[in-house]
Amino acid sequence: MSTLTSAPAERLPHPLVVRTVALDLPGAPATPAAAPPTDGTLPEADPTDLLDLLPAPGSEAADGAAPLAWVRRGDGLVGWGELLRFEVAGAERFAQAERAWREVLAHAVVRDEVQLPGTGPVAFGSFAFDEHSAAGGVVVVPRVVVGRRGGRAWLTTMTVGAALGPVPDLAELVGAPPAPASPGAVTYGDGAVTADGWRDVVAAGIAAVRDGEVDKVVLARDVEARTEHPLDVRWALQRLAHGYSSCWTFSVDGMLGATPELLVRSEKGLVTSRVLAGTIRRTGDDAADLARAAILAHSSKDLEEHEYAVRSVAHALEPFCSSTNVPDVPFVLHLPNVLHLASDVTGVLGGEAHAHPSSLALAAALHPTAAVCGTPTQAAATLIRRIEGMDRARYAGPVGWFGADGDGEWGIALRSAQTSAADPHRVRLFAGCGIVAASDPAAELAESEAKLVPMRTAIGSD
Ligand SMILES: C=C(O[C@@H]1C=C(C(=O)O)C=C[C@H]1O)C(=O)O
Repeated sequence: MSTLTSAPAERLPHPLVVRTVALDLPGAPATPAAAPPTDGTLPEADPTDLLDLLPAPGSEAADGAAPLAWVRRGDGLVGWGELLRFEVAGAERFAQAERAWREVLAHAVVRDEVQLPGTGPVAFGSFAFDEHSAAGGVVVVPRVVVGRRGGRAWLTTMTVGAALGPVPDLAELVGAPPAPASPGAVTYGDGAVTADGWRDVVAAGIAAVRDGEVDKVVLARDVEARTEHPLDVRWALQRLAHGYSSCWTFSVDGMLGATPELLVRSEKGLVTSRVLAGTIRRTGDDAADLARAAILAHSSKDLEEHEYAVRSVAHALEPFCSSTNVPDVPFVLHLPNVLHLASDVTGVLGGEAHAHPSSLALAAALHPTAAVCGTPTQAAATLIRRIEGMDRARYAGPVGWFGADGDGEWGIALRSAQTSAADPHRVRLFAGCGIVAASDPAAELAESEAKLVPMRTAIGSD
């Protein structure tokens, strides 16, 4: 592993050598000829097929680094082994990350036999919410990536060398990783602010809205978990992918979770963002939940919160797009723990393809959205720093991957937790809520508890 903070390519002894070959995974035939079933449906992949390939912590393949993952409904990418690592910081963290990746790519030797989004060179990244946070950001270039998309799968190996090596072989690279062991009993303690204290934080947020300092502010809290046995991140990822199949299950540098919110996907000039804001807890009773979905869809408080979030995304995308499409009304996204108001905003990038901004540049322009910061952005960010009482670190920051052409997918690191490199028993869980004038501190605390459920369940044993 090399840790570089600037001018990476100049310091690389040899170019990055990248090789992608087709793979035969369950439900993912290697040859496209065998792929399309007659009824037009794609073969079902188990949501954890890719995750099952991740090497165990402590194994040689894991290389001492946290697993890398970006998976939804069985498609996506997993990666392991840390070939290159770039640490970035401050307001320029996204630009620094992009520069580092471009410098590596400028000297790359690539043989890509599959040619799909996510094949060829791929880097994963995770970035702090706040430019002042010591958590900064990281870009990791793995040694091995396995991807799956719509019935096709591939294997990419990345090395730093002088020439293309032999055709990579998955069996040799993966072996048979042992299933992750349970983390055992989990005990919880307060995070930076106690639950009671957080009600006061929310009350201060509501007062600031009523005073006209902001229209909306998103306030978050953390809780500290201690696992009996060291947490094997693969354990949590498998449970998240099974339980939250409509979310993007991610893991980069110890930041893991299952986010329902896609900050931006950029693919061949088409940009998509899934905006969420406006939440109601589920009861566990389907009929009652349907009634709650109808209440949510008509709640003026939630529609107002949602409108701020959608407008902030559409506004941030407009300078890059020749056209954008903003749905008139949100749909209700049903997750196992909560219901959200959701809107998929799309856009077509303007200008020549070679001049398109990368997906990370788009993520940088979109971050922080009103869904995780508030409106107006600067006033909300200042208010968060003043009253929230914790460093969000990489929670609510962009997390995802990008490829050689800059296309990629970046989620907002929600329903998430940060593991500790120093103490494998320690996990910090996060959740936050949008606050408007009509918010109620006790209801927001309950909503934050509902949003902690995915990660609590993921690191639990039953
Ligand atoms: C901030 C979080 O969620 C955000 C806030 C929401 C809300 O307040 O309704 C909904 C989805 C997210 O945009 C979180 O999950 O931590």
